[in-house]
Amino acid sequence: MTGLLSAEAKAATLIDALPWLQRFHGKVIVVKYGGNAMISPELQQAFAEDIVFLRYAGLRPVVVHGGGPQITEHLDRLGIESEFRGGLRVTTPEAMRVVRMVLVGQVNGDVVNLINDHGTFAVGLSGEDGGMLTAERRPALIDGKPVDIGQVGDVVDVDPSAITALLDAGRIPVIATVARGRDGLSYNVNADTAASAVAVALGAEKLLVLTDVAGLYANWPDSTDVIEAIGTAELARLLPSLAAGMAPKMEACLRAVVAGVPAATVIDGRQPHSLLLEMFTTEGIGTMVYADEVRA
Ligand SMILES: Nc1ncnc2c1ncn2[C@@H]1O[C@H](COP(=O)(O)OP(=O)(O)O)[C@@H](O)[C@H]1O
Ligand SMILES: CC(=O)N[C@@H](CCC(=O)OP(=O)(O)O)C(=O)O
Repeated sequence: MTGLLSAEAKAATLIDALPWLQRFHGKVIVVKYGGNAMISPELQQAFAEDIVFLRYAGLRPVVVHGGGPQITEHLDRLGIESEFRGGLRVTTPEAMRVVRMVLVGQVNGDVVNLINDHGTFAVGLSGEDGGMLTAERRPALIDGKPVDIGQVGDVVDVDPSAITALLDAGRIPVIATVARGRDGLSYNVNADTAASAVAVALGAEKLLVLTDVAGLYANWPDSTDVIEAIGTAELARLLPSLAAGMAPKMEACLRAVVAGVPAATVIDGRQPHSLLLEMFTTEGIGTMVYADEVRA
């Protein structure tokens, strides 16, 4: 379509980005790349282009990736059934080995290569590297009651020094969300939860969550009404009623904003270049979570 734009319209599109380029220059942007957003080679290319674009535009992008569908596919092949409770995978010690193999051994390398095809900035890390992510066993909340779901962790500490060293060296850190517990076990951390903790620890300017829906639907499963923006108080009220998938995602956005990240936005990874549109256009897309006092 760009080919159809006049020279004037092309210049206007570029110049519209100027205030955003000024505002975000040198700022850390944490991008959560969900397994469900990695759906086609074209979309994967567009994602990698956007990330490298951010880097060349003077921002400091950090990628935290998921890989839920890829883990499920691998477990299926091994004849291990996947069960989710409250949006979190029930993780036996056997499943944990597969989670680590797929997230660290497969998806992380794939995302690194994807980005490096456009500029060799990406360096892969696991949350276990350099003591980056420390986790504690996290039960799922089912009807308000805690239920043990195995080696699933919540992040209780982030040591961002490995990430900042890479950023200072001009690199793009790409993080797989396996964490280490103080009990010496490895933990499976939901990637939204991990991205949120990383964004807080880095003092990020924005948390962007790429998924496979247009944002938070007001009347799920009806998909006509996407909530454009929601304050922390309203989101906290809504959270217990949210369905699996969206529950950990919106909880992660809420936590990030409450802890001082100025905005967290869930965007549609099925739309090519949704990342650039969200970052550099006035309209924005998806669902943005903001701090009530900021909006006021
Ligand atoms: N209110 C809602 N609005 C949008 N999607 C919802 C909602 N409630 C549940 N969902 C589900 O959450 C899914 C996104 O979560 P998930 O599958 O974990 O994605 P990802 O792999 O990107 O983390 C959507 O595809 C949708 O099926
Ligand atoms: C505890 C838990 O559920 N962990 C997730 C980790 C991967 C993930 O979050 O991937 P997406 O972002 O693609 O959903 C899982 O095992 O599927």
